[in-house]
Amino acid sequence: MSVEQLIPVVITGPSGAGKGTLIDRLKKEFEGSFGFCVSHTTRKPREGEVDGVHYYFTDKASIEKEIAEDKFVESANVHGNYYGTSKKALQNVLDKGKICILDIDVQGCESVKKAKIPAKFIFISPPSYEELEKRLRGRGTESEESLQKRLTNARTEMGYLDKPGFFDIVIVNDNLEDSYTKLRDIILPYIHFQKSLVRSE
Ligand SMILES: Nc1ncnc2c1ncn2[C@@H]1O[C@H](COP(=O)(O)OP(=O)(O)OP(=O)(O)O)[C@@H](O)[C@H]1O
Repeated sequence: MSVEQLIPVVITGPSGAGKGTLIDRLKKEFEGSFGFCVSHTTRKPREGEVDGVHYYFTDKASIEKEIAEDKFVESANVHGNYYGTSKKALQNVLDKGKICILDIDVQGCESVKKAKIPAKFIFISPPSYEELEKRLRGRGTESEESLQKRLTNARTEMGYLDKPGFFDIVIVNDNLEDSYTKLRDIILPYIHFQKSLVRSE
């Protein structure tokens, strides 16, 4: 596969499917190639999360104003909280000659497609709903209410798998090592392209 421009790699899938886990591994292995596009959110920081690194933590009034001003590539109200990617955050990454990973939900994918931003769309699927629930419970980050919302939303998100051509690739995250190998193989051509940019500077 030949890659000719830096485009965002969009990673989506139900909450608890393992997106964050896989992205963290990519980030560790190819540290210099990625500029992580920092999303905005109105949810409260989890322990260890740093403002401006994991998310820009903001409030409802501020983000609603900026969305209305068309300053976001995508935004969605998920589980009662806003999440969004600002155009500035995306541009910051591209300006640095880095590959940008967008960890967003399926509605976010719709927005990126609507905005006609060229991107690679990767869906991370849990092997089953039972396993998804087990992972979410095992992570221990959600209240029972938030967990139930995530499981309900997972049904809608999995429904997008029926849309022909909506995603470029679907990875069923059963065995983590196998999933990581698949994801890595998909992303390697982008990494080679990114490295060639650095060499030609
Ligand atoms: N292949 C796997 N097998 C078993 N457990 C896994 C696997 N992948 C991820 N997990 C675990 O499942 C839980 C959910 O994973 P993770 O937090 O990466 O999901 P996520 O898709 O990023 O969720 P969110 O969208 O809520 O941030 C974590 O505790 C993680 O360690």
